[in-house]
Amino acid sequence: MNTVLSVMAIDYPSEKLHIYLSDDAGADVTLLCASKEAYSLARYWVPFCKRFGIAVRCPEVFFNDSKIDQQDSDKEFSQERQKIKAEVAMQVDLRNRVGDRHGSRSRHNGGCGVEDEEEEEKRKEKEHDRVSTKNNGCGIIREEESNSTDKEDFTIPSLVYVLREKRIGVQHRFKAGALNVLLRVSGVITNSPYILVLDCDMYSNDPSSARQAMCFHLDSKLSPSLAFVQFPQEFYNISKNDIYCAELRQFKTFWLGLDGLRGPVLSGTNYFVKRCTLYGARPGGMSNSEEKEISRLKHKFGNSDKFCLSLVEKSSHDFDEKITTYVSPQKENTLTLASCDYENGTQWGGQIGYLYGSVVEDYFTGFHLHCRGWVSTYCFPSKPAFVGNVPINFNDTLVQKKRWNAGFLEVALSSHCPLIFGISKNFNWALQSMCYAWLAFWPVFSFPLLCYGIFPQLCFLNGISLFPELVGISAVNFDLTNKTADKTQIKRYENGVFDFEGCSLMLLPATTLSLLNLGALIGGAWQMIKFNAMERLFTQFIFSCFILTLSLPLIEGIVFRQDSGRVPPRVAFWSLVLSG
Ligand SMILES: O=c1ccn([C@@H]2O[C@H](COP(=O)(O)OP(=O)(O)O[C@H]3O[C@H](CO)[C@@H](O)[C@H](O)[C@H]3O)[C@@H](O)[C@H]2O)c(=O)[nH]1
Ligand SMILES: [Mn+2]
Repeated sequence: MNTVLSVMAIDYPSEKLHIYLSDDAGADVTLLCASKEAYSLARYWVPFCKRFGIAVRCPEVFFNDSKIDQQDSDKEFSQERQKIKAEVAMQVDLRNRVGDRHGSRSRHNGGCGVEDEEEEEKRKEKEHDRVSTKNNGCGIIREEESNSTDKEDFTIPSLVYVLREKRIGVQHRFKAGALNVLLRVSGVITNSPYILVLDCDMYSNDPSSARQAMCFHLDSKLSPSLAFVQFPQEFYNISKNDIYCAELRQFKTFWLGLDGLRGPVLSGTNYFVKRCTLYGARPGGMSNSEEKEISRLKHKFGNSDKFCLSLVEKSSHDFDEKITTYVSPQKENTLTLASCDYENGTQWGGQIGYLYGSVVEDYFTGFHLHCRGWVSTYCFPSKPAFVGNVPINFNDTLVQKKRWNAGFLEVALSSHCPLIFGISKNFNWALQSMCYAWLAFWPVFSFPLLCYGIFPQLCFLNGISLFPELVGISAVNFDLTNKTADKTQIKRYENGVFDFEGCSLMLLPATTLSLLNLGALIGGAWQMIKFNAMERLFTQFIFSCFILTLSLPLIEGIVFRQDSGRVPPRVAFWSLVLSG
């Protein structure tokens, strides 16, 4: 809700702004109803923000800001504020009730026995394969008639709820699949030339972001070759100690460097992309497709007349005109466009739209855009344009990092490896390929790190002197990261206490290495004293102590803790066996 409301309230002409909300095989109760509720709230929220020039247009953030509470000077303002606050409270209450019903099954009740985990796995599988049989397609929620009772006439943008079909046994291609459905459905309804992609765990923090992005997109020099404007990912819930290293620091370093070459990597969310670039267009044009013949287009883009027409028609800004044209066939049409079978035999995911070759669809698709000659640009304003939340327990962190690494490897080991694909003689181009390759091969760094985590310890334990020494412990599906957190979880995170609840065997390498190090440290130190080998082994002793400090939270989680956030006993057992 916060995501939707915050973008509905951005500063952009509302007749040119259309919000599409994607729901993977969702349940009508949770999402269509929720979006209707969100829309009715937007009727108050959007005019309120615009009238009073509210700086942060995410309701939750606005109402939790205690500073605003104190400066209630304007009577009209505070009255309006109270009115909306009550509405929001009602919504939150509703959401919690729906959330409780869904969430109560998904939480562990303390211990993490094998049975619990199996159940959880089964539940996840089920959830993953949630089937939508009939209701795919979309629902458009918009102002029936512009009932402008307001003097200032703050119309609200339309909200389109898109439900894509999922069927057991049919590949749904995760986020890339969802985005492709959105591209098609929005293509036949509004067909706007620029698209902002925003994850459901992000919200718009600066209402001027669209205008900022459009400064680049409309720049006559840059525009013909510009595919997308990327904003960084910034987060509101990072704790002081950031124990899971969740702040994506590369947005402050690497991305800035890339901006000096041919632009940053497409980063999944917070970017404004030119629609035609995703349809396989090459730099220079603005039309959606150079091909004009519908039959040929159908071969590439699938069997929808309406959609293929949207490729040759000039992009329209006029929503109302479109909606009257498409109002009756639209339902049927979007139903096909959002169905599982639509992409069969087409080029979606291969040459067109978001590409399916990797679970880091953003990186992979962006790479292809750059290879096709497009550039991107980075926009890093001091006021964060979009803010989101990070995983706040160990398991979610591992799940996310595993997915990214698996996705990068998928690209590195494919024929699209950046070291061979799209290489050019242009110097900047070659440098950028190297950057893409650096990311693609990032997972490989874990091997030397594993060696550093094992061999010095074993040598120390056996009294073998080793030099030079270095330090380090490292820690394919699109497994979603958790979007809800319970109070204990939040408390642990804020206090800097690691939360291992729900961790699978994925934690084994880290726990095993910590135990190995601990064992080696005790054994090695005993030998050092016994054989008086202080001088020879002292550096290794220090090294081992250093590793112990790094792995203290893990050791604590295995040995000392009894709460539900400790390392699951099953993982602890196996790491003990393995390190032994
Ligand atoms: O089958 C799927 C899977 C994911 N999503 C959406 O994808 C987004 C990102 O998912 P999330 O669980 O939040 O994953 P993160 O690890 O936080 O995502 C990061 O990594 C992804 C690539 O792996 C990028 O696409 C994201 O933008 C980036 O924030 C969310 O809005 C999801 O609703 C779908 O719509 N359908
Ligand atoms: Mn996320």
